[in-house]
Amino acid sequence: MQQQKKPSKITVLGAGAWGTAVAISLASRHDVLLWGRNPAQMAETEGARENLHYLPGHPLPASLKVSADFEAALGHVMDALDDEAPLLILACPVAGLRPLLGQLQGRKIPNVVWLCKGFEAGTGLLPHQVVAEVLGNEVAGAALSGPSFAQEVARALPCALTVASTSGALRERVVAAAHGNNLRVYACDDMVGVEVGGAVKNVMAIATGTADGLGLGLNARAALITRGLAEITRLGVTLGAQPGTFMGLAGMGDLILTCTGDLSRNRRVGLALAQGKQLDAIVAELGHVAEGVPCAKSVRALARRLGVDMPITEAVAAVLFDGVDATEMAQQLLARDPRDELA
Ligand SMILES: NC(=O)C1=CN([C@@H]2O[C@H](COP(=O)(O)OP(=O)(O)OC[C@H]3O[C@@H](n4cnc5c(N)ncnc54)[C@H](O)[C@@H]3O)[C@@H](O)[C@H]2O)C=CC1
Ligand SMILES: O=C(CO)COP(=O)(O)O
Repeated sequence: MQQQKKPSKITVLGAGAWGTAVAISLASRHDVLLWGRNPAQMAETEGARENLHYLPGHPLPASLKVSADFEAALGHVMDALDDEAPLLILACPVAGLRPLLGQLQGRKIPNVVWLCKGFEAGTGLLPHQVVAEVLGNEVAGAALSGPSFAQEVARALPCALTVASTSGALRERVVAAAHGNNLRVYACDDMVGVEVGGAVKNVMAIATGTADGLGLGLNARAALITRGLAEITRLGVTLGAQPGTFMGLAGMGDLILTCTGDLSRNRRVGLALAQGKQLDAIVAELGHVAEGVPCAKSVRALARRLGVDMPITEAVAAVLFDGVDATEMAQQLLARDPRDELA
């Protein structure tokens, strides 16, 4: 696979922390437009040349275009449809994916790449399944995932990601466009594995944050990460993923980052739960819902339906939604019957 020399037209739809960081990173080599749905916020971002609300402290490069005009954002890539290979990057949370895709429905659009991590609430679908439901199978799609805190990518610190798509041409295209300048992009065809890894690691980060907040120690943290990986793998393989994917960047890589890195919003939810705070208060304090919260509910429902044993997810969901005390839940996890490690 070749690193691309020629700049591409790229539109990033969604101007939160991650969309802004990805746009900043790609703007050093491409013609990038960052679109956000809130006109006042985008005007503020343009005025300050910084996303003060979602990614403060990271100036936008001069070449990065900013807009709240959806037609202009699509026009940016549509103009390049015939002679270049533009990219449309969807950078909203999972909850926003279907509504955002709805705005693209029935339109001629280029290849889409999504960045969200989770299962859709209610349907229990993975992002690629939501994309297929709304856009059909004619538009090639890819999931870009892996261990990547927005704040570090915006600073151009080294980072490795995985792009997953069933289209080999799109995989090559995303690698060619994004690989470079301290960003290493690996490719694989296991969309289910990459998306399950990215989704469920957020639940494990809540668990690890809770254990750390309760002062249960580094041994407990390592145990949770390792048994969390076993749990993620069991669910993923049941859903058709390749087991090896969970040893990669979108599996173990992102799990380690999010469970141990204090930049993680999901880990911070766990730390707050350990202080006995209720979910409503935590959401108000953090200013948003970390993806692991709705994901814990979706994964618990899915695991029960499929008969997959996911005790850590059950524990996180019980603390989040059933009012169970975090200390009591940790004791219940430890009191489980012994089992074979690889079962
Ligand atoms: N922040 C990070 O370091 C990383 C985040 N991610 C994932 O990327 C996704 C987005 O995360 P963040 O940008 O951090 O979230 P954020 O909370 O910082 O921003 C979310 C943005 O999406 C927009 N949005 C929501 N619904 C929308 C809709 N229907 N149409 C258009 N825009 C919509 C919001 O207005 C907001 O600008 C999540 O799934 C997250 O797990 C992945 C890797 C790193
Ligand atoms: O997905 C992420 C890093 O890869 C970001 O994690 P948080 O949403 O927990 O901050």
